[in-house]
Amino acid sequence: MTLVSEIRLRQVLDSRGNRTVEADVVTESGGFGRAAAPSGASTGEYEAIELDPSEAIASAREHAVPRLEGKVFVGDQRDVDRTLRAADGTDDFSEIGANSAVAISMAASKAAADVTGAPLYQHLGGAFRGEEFPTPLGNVIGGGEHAADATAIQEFLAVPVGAPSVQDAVFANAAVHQEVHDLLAERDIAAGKGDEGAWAPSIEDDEAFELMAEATDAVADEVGFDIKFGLDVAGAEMYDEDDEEYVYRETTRSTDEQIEYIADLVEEYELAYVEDPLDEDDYSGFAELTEKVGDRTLVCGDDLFVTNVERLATGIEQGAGNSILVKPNQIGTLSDAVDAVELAVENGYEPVISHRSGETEDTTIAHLAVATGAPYIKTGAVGGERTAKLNELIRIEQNVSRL
Ligand SMILES: C=C(OP(=O)(O)O)C(=O)O
Ligand SMILES: [Mg+2]
Repeated sequence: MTLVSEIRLRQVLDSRGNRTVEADVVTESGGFGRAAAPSGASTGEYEAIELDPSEAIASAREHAVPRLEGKVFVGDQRDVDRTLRAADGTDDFSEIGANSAVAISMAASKAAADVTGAPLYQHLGGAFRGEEFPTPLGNVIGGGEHAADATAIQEFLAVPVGAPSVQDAVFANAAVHQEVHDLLAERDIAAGKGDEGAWAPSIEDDEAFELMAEATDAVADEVGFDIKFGLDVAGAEMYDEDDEEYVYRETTRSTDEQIEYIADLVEEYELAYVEDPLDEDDYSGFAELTEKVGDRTLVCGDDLFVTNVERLATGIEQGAGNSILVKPNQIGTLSDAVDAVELAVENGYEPVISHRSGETEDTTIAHLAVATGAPYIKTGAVGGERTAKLNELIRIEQNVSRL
């Protein structure tokens, strides 16, 4: 057992060019781990609190670092994370910031893996982990809060359900991204990229559905396995609470109409995945939609559950959704994120480990997905901060399979 000997915190840049918190954890035996906090744009109302990075660092230095250095064993992740919570003293990390907390939590896990010489997924998941790999959900067209004047639905995601390996799946998603580019060019539609590297054309969602269907079919024919697609509607971002309606580019929908609309889309396009189809407070709307289409598709709660076991427990009770998005920075520590995965799995909910729209080159979530045996990971399709995770998954797969 080796103690945390030093924690260094600094500000670095994320993929949007915003400052974020990076942590180095050093151990008495010379182990080293480094991790950086990601950051959301379409953040849920019930997420743990991200502070301005300089405030988060100052507060963590004052409250958390003295409780960890020389006092906590780095390999005891639960104790590291409990200590972060105790140092913070609030329910939502509003004292030291979820950005400081998650950076330290993840960096400690890497330092512990370094000490043992085990890969991070094995340190987190146990010696017998590493047999199962997640299917990557690849964001190829998007808008919402991630790009101005693009689709109303935030993300159109390729889902390579038939891929024989992670590597094939990652390459397939990149090929769908490229195919969408070619289809847009054929139609003379200009498109820049959104925050996660997805194409962000100024088109109606209807057209994006057509493009996704065509692109996934074309690439599926090429690669010889099934590729479906799915959505992150980010319903909370389009819900107008005063008028109680969902606001699209050209139209609005009541909650009943929204449920009907999404259910019809699941039928028409055989969607494999629908995230946040409804507002973050609408457990009953989620339950109604899950009742309708939950046997055919994943109905995933992101802003609804915010990686929080209490909110997930409420959802389980009501039959809201059948899947949960797991973002460590939404809740603040790796222990909390793993608790959410475990509660989900015990209750038949499929966990999807996820990046944020603001990311760094950190690869912790790739290891977390393998460590927990999560069936899915959402971490983009292209772009350096996205491929950092995707390429890490390919490396893990190669290591494990001795390819
Ligand atoms: C990754 C997402 O975006 P953000 O990080 O902006 O919340 C999401 O909504 O699932
Ligand atoms: Mg989401």
